[in-house]
Amino acid sequence: DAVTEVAVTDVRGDVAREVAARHDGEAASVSGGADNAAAAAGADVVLLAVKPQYMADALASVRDAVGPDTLVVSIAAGLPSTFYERRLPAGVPVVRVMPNTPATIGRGVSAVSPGRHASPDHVALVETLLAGTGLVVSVPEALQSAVTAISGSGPAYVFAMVDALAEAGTLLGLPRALAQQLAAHTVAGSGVYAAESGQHAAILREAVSSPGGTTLAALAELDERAVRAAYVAAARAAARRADELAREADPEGADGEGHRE
Ligand SMILES: NC(=O)C1=CN([C@@H]2O[C@H](COP(=O)(O)OP(=O)(O)OC[C@H]3O[C@@H](n4cnc5c(N)ncnc54)[C@H](O)[C@@H]3O)[C@@H](O)[C@H]2O)C=CC1
Ligand SMILES: O=C(O)[C@@H]1CCC=N1
Repeated sequence: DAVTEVAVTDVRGDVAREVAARHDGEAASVSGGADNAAAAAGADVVLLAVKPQYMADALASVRDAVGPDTLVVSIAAGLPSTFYERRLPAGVPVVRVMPNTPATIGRGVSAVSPGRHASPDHVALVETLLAGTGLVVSVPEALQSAVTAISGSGPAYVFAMVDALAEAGTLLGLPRALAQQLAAHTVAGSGVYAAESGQHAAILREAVSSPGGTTLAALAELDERAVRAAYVAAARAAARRADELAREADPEGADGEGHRE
């Protein structure tokens, strides 16, 4: 069934009203305000998008407005589905999602994991709701911290790369705007090529690398600076941080969900 009504809330009611005004009438009627309980009462789906540190407060505010017929979806990093299940009435289905910001232009990646009361139909409903945001994959919940480290936080690594390449181009004498355009479009085109060609990234890299040419000269510098190892370390740090967020939000919980090495 199509979504006909969306209620957006934020403790800063003006922020929610501004978001609602921007989207009202696009595909559904959208209202904004600060009253979480009023928005959740009677809703089929409650989507939680506050930081992990504030999730216990947000759950307390909707607890009396939801029941086993309400599907609760959260995009918070780190927090296991048991965190929600223990704070909501018995039997409330919970689905975790890790999206990323290219969803804004329909090119995101979202990974979906059901909690213990969520059925395949609940997962299918979430997949339908997310379909317009890009690729949607299903993963066991234990992989969510790893997913967060790659696709959740990943856009920031890529934006940092675009920024660095644009700065390098400017240093080499390109006009700044042209350097930014070349960097962003190179990353965008290469990303789509890697995603859609069906070829391993190592093969695509090799095809750019003429023997004795410019690319191998550049890649040797990246290897010299251990850039590949730095990406591995960065992803590990993000996954560890996701697990830490869960512990910080719930010091007594010790649910044992999430990433393991
Ligand atoms: N930013 C990103 O790329 C991604 C973020 N996430 C997750 O999304 C969540 C939000 O992240 P951001 O948008 O970066 O944070 P943010 O701080 O920009 O937005 C969170 C909003 O929640 C509001 N808020 C706080 N407590 C509230 C409450 N009790 N009731 C109603 N509203 C409340 C705040 O006023 C704020 O506007 C986090 O859990 C994060 O882990 C997940 C994937 C990607
Ligand atoms: O930085 C964060 O904690 C959130 C989760 C994934 C992307 N942003």
